[in-house]
Amino acid sequence: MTSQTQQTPASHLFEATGVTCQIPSENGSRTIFEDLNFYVDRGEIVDLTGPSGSGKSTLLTAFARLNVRTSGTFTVNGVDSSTMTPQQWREQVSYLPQTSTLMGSSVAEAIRLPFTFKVRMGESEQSAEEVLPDTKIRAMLDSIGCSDINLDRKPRELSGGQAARVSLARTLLTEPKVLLADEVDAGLDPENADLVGQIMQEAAERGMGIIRIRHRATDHRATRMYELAHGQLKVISAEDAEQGGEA
Ligand SMILES: Nc1ncnc2c1ncn2[C@@H]1O[C@H](COP(=O)(O)OP(=O)(O)OP(=O)(O)O)[C@@H](O)[C@H]1O
Repeated sequence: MTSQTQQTPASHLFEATGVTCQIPSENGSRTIFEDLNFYVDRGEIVDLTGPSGSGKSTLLTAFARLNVRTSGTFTVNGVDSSTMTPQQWREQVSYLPQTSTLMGSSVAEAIRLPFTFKVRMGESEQSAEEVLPDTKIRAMLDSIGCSDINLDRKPRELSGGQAARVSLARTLLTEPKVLLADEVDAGLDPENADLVGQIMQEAAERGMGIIRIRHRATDHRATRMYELAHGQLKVISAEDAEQGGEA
């Protein structure tokens, strides 16, 4: 008997095979990349760099099943994405853009929003406040070095660094298995960029697999690094990344 949750032994935490992106163009269609393969294991941070326009964000949104121009086979713990709804998939493979919109009248409300949606969809009999009380949000923020962020603050009044950390905290509280972080430290000062890096490192130490698009100089947190250029993924060393990074 087969089941949808049957796992392949020794599968990677996340695996993408044959990932292709075709964009409509004047001459028919343009291939951004074709037949790319990628994986991340539990506890890994894998960095993706490459020239502007090479397709890094497109690749990450393909992994999250957010990009209709892309195709490929995607698995989490050996379970194929085709056995899940896009929503179920994204609960496991979560895409975090550079700047997320924090909606709500307070930081607490903004962080609780994914849970509020779940309650509205009838996925929980408890209220969002019961599922994720203020005390849990406070503990999470404190544990990731965000004790400076008051739960009553209006999200629009947060600094860029604080907003980036709150967005990251919101995603971490949903406990995805894989985090796809798209330049979340871009535009932050070195101190805030380092805090964001530390938060992700701790999440990886708890078992999350993380793929980061980064333009900054390497922070030596990645277990592997790749460059995407001319439609090809190439493994690069920390030294290569240092030479190509913007500091
Ligand atoms: N929906 C779309 N329609 C048309 N072209 C698109 C679409 N999405 C991406 N592209 C094109 O695909 C290419 C890759 O874009 P993408 O944003 O993935 O690059 P990137 O490597 O993330 O760039 P950057 O580092 O500047 O963020 C670009 O040429 C872009 O213009």
